[in-house]
Amino acid sequence: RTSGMPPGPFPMPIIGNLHQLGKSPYKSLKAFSDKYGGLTTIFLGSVPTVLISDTNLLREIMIKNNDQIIDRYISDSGLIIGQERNLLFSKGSFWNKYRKVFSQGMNNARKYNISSRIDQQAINLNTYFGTYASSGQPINPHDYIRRYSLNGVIDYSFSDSVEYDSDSHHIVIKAAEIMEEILATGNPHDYLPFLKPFYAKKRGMLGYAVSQVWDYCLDAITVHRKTLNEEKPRDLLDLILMEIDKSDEKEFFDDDSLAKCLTDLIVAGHETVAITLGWMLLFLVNLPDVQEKVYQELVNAVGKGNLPTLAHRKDTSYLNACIQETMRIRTAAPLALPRIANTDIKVGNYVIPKGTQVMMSVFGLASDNKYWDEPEKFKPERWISSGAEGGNVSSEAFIPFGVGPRMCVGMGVAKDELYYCASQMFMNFKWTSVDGKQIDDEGVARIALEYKQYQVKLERR
Ligand code: HEM
Repeated sequence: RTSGMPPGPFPMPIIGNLHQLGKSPYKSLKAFSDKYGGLTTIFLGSVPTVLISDTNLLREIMIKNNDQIIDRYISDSGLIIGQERNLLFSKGSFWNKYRKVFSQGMNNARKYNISSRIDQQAINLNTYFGTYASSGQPINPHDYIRRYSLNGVIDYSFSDSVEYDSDSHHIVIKAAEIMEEILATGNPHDYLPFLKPFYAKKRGMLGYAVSQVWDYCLDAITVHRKTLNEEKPRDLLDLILMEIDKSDEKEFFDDDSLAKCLTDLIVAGHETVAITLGWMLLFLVNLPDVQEKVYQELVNAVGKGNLPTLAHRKDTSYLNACIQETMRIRTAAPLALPRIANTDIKVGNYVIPKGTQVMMSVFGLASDNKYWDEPEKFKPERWISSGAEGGNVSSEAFIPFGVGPRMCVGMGVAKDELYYCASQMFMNFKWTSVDGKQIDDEGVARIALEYKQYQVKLERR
């Protein structure tokens, strides 16, 4: 430990504190923060890591001085996924230039109403749920919700989608499953580099799966270039190609790197949205009164027989609150994505030395009773303003999408996907448990806290 670093548990040689993380790393990390404070040093193998779990420190380090901490810490798995030429795991001017065209593309997507593609995917999912409602059969919603979130991303980005009832082995589905499985089960070689040779097969599989998605994205780039009509952009890729085309630094961009950045949308946008929707359904089945209130609010705002749209969001503060509360209580990215200190960072009496991995304790902040009353309870009311307007409120301790200029670039897309899907699901159907009992809400710790798969019944409203 370099002198001046924040306090933390005593590390063992070689493994550091890895042995203390147990089955639920982010819960163990929260326990460390509870003991050592808002800045805690831990050693993940040989990697010194500082964990931030206090809102003031978060603001000071990640927002006020964000240029010191804007780069990603890139692990071995991160390197395999992006080869430092994607958005998720790149640094410096490469990241800056690609991030700009993606952000601009996503802003313009609003102007061209590209998110109507997501709306259509939510309609498709609900049509599919409708066949179950008519048959009276129970359903395990997991695969359908995942298909929706994949379709949401690939339709919005490339005008592509996969049928619900086809078992077509879309290359992206298989590759995304392999990537998510490998990333979710943890990779000790990320923190203990000498273990790499023992994980050669797993690393090879990850590399192969990612390269399949790169190829898929490269094909999409080729086809889009040939068919692009600037008057009528069809999707995000069209808008990104237009941004690159008008950039002063056009020569900087190449199709290979662009394909890697587009791959991120699938890697980062598929599982996160699906997990959030799966948890939300579970909590609302367990809390029928909350579900009923969501339904009544939707009927009042939208009118029975009409389709909810994003324009209704302002009139459905209780539904918005349920979405927020799901992201708080079962956050899809409990430690966000690690950053690296690119200079020595002084915070109070402590120093975070250059090269240190820095993590935001998204889960720790979201479950700290310093910030929340009964944090372990699902309480949508905490997100509703007590003022006459009754709109939604926010909290500095709620950072599911990270913070600062490096925060989730897909936040707007994710929020649209969640709203389209949740509003239709709860307006169209009443969801109940199969045996009248509560569904287990404990979850299984993987890269995020995932729900154990469950069955539900649904009837048409
Ligand atoms: C509930 C859904 C989601 C959650 C909770 C989530 C969370 C996050 C978090 C915590 C980060 C790291 C932010 C930071 O370092 O401050 C991130 C980065 C990122 N997310 Fe998301 N995300 C979600 C959905 C999506 C979607 C739908 C997309 C794509 C359409 C997406 C694309 C990305 C990308 C590309 C990055 C890397 C950004 C960069 O390094 O510049 N995410 N996300």
